Order: sequence, then C-alpha cells, then structure tokens
Amino acid sequence: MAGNSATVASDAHQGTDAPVTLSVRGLQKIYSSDTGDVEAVRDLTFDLLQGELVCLVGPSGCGKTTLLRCIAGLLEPTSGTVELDGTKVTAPPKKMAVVFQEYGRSLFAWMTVRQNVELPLKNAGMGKAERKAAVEKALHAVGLDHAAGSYPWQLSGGMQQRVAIARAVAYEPEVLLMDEPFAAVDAQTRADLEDLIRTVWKDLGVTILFVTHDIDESVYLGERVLVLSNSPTIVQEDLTIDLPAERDQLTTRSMPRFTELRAHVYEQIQKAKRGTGATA
Ligand SMILES: Nc1ncnc2c1ncn2[C@@H]1O[C@H](COP(=O)(O)OP(=O)(O)OP(=O)(O)O)[C@@H](O)[C@H]1O
Repeated sequence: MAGNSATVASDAHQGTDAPVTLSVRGLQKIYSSDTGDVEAVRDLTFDLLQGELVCLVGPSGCGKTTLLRCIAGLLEPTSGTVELDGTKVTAPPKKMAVVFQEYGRSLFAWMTVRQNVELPLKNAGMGKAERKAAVEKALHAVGLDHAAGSYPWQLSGGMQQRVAIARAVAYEPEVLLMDEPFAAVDAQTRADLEDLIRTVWKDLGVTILFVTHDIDESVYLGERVLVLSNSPTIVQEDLTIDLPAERDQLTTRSMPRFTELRAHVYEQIQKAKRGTGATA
C-alpha cells in the first residue's frame, strides 16, 4: 500500500480558479553563528490558494518552524521571497495570524479570556462595539461562549488552545499559520481541536497553513499535504488529499483511502529521513 504512489495525485491546486494568497519562492535560510553556518532551509517554493487548508509535514528538525517564522515576517530569509497577495512580506503582516504550540505562554494569565481575545483588536484600533461583536463571534466559533469571564489558568490545556485560536480568528486574518498547535494536548482533546479547525476554516473561509509532526493529523486535516525533505529543506512532494470534504474522526479515519494516503506520506517521510526522497 505504501508503494501506491501512482494513484496519489500531486499538484493539488491545478485547475482551481482561486487566486494565490501566499507565495513562497526559492526560500533559503542560513543561520550564522560563531560555531559556523547552518543551512536550515535550502530552496522552498509553493503557493497557497485563497481558502485552502494545507498541512506541512517533514522529519524532525527539517526547518518547519524556520519556514513558518519567515512566512510570518518574524525572520528574514537569506534569499528568496514570501508574498502575501502579491506584496513582499518584510515584517509581520496585519492580514496574518499565528498560533503556536505553547498556548500557556501565549495567553496573559492576568487577563480574562475575553480580554485576551480582545487585546489585538484593541491594539489595532478597532472600536468598542465592533470589538465586542468580534470577540463574541470568535468565542462562539470555538465553543467558549461560557468561558469569556474565566482566566486562562482556570481552563484545561485544550480550552486554552481554543482561546489562542479564538484570538487569532477574531482578527479575521486572511492567512492563519499554525505551528504544531496541538502537540501538547491529550489525544481526545486533539481530535476535538482538529474538528474545530476544519469547522472554523469552513465557516470563516480563512487560508490555513498547518505545521504538524503527525502524519495522520496532516491527512485528516488537509486538502493538500506538503512533505518537506530532510534539512537543508526543499518541498519533496505536494500531495492532494482527495478525501470527502465532510470529515469525521471515525468514518474518515477508517476509509481505505485514508489508510492509503497515510501510508504514502509515511513512506515519503521515511525517504526524506534517509535523504532519498528529494529530486531537486
Ligand atoms: N537560531 C538558530 N541558530 C542556529 N541554528 C538554528 C536556529 N534555529 C534553528 N536552527 C537549526 O535549523 C534547523 C531547522 O530547525 P527548525 O526548528 O526550523 O526545524 P523544525 O522542523 O521546526 O524542528 P522540529 O521538527 O524539531 O520542531 C535545525 O537544524 C536547527 O538546529
């Protein structure tokens, strides 16, 4: 089954009319230090079309976080470009939001859930009434209407991560970047959060780039999966996930096609680890 490459389509977005939202071209990042240079990312090129949910997987240490930080305008690439709606990213763009793994550190403990979600809107100069409506909509989207007055430390890890997601979507970003956001929560909560992401994605029409270590998660969530090679990194494969749009933890994960796609990605990651997958 793992050798089923011939039945697995690449170039997922060919034939769709949606415009390109995010464009990464020839991205390279070399870290320089006293002990020498580390080429984390060599030559990454891919596009995200408007409204896509794309997952990014690759071997540990292959440069996923480096790539995301370059896309988010938090790190300057050594060469290559990132463009959002045709404009080069040189600083964190207003139309982008990022959700990190460490939800505990990303929320302010002395602020209520409502205040945490409201803060970036306040900083952006949004009026009070508009802010209130945006916060209510975002908390409702993540199923936390009842927790608006609670403090983060009164919530479970999964609920805290939902607050971080609400804070990111309240802003109505065009692109949502997620860096292994569910790595620190238990399996049951993780499954719930995966479904939440697909619901929020469908309801709000946001473009999502979701980084994960977890092969099953990438196939379950994504419309496309980008498999990265070992460091120094290139895109080893751009894979279409041709599963039905309506996904369900039980039904989707027990589909033969799910098993085939998961086996295919697994095989690609093994090749990436051995350094035999990349052709460029
Ligand atoms: N600030 C830095 N200075 C020097 N090297 C760095 C720095 N940050 C990352 N690296 C190196 O760059 C490579 C890619 O790191 P990065 O954290 O982007 O990978 P990753 O795929 O996100 O890792 P993981 O799968 O473990 O989360 C690694 O070899 C890492 O050691």
